[in-house]
Amino acid sequence: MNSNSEAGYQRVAKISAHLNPSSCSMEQGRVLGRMNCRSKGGASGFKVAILGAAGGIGQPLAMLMKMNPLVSVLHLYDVVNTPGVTADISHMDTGAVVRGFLGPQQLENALTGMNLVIIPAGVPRKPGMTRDDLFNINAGIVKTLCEGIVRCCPGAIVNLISNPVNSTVPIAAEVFKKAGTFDPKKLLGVTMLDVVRANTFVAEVLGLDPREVDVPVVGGHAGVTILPLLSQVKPKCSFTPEEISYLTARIQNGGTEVVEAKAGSGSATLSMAYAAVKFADACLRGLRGDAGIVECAFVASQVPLPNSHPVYIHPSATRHVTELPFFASKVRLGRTGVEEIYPLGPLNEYERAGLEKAKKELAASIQKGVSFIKN
Ligand SMILES: NC(=O)c1ccc[n+]([C@@H]2O[C@H](COP(=O)([O-])OP(=O)(O)OC[C@H]3O[C@@H](n4cnc5c(N)ncnc54)[C@H](O)[C@@H]3O)[C@@H](O)[C@H]2O)c1
Ligand SMILES: O=C(O)C[C@H](O)C(=O)O
Repeated sequence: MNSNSEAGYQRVAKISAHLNPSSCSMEQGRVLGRMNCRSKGGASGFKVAILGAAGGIGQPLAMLMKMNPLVSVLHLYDVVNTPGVTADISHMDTGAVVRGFLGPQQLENALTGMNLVIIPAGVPRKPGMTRDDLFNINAGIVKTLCEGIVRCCPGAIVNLISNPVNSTVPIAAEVFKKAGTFDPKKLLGVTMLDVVRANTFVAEVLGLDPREVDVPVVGGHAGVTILPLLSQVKPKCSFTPEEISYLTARIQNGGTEVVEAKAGSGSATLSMAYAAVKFADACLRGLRGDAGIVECAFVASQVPLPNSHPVYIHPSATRHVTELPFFASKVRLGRTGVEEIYPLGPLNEYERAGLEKAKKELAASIQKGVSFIKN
């Protein structure tokens, strides 16, 4: 290396160290720092944190969010391996500035000032387990992370991926209620993977391009609580009774299909990262003020709600989507988060029976989450 290129190398190395606090220890002793760099980055756009960023979902999710032009700052937090993931992703020549945060002592720095927090932290299933079997470990993880959100970015939109979603969302809500920061418009359980799967499987049966298909999936995110509304598929179409039972079972068991295929090495990560980014992008476009953004999500769907931000229910809806305090529905996303929750629409007999089963299991999962914080 000649002296010119050596000087150039030192300049770049030191710039890199200062732009990324978590990598400073690797870079100490070099001449020029990132502090001296002319570009400070993150000028416009949204600030997004991923908690659990070094995991199976977290890594591809971080990569895809780094590619999202709406993101100006991307914070990657985990209890392991964030320096490596951050260094790697930060070299992508896209706009977002990436910073890594490692361990609980850096959680507050990871969260401060964020507009959107995406949480895929927690353990995944192995074959033979239900999502509820993850409760004992993941409930505590979600509680701790949400307490951090209360302290550092109580106004952020939260996209909660960690399972069991039917219980972790009520846990998050209780943590926020306890702190007086709960805004039901801003807490969204991510059920997008159910919609992504439903679009794919329905398209396969109909011989269509999945990008042309839109299947509403309501209820929750576990087994029978996953309720595809095949009578409302767009484009308008009809199914035989055999197709309906095949599709319903495959959509409800999509997660288990992947868990079994992975044979002990985890659950869906790549399709989940894709779904999470699709959903996060919709939330960011809503925050930006784009009109007509409608997606399915597991949200608090009862009014009136504490504090001053009642969720607006579509005028043609009954007052509650169901009698349950949380339910996955089609929601319209806007500048304040969930700005409208759509009613279920007309259900056929098969779907009405599915809804009754879903509600029974959902009620117990929601109560389990609420009790975890209250008791
Ligand atoms: N909502 C959905 O549709 C959906 C889909 C797939 C997976 N999941 C769930 O997402 C979760 C993550 O799955 P995965 O495959 O990425 O698991 P993983 O084990 O590969 O990654 C989880 C990551 O979380 C981190 N983590 C653990 N405790 C943490 C803490 N206290 N703070 C921050 N990070 C912490 C781990 O270090 C790890 O890097 C699981 O609970 C899984 O069931 C949900
Ligand atoms: O099935 C799982 O455990 C992970 C996730 O909820 C999924 O639907 O793929």
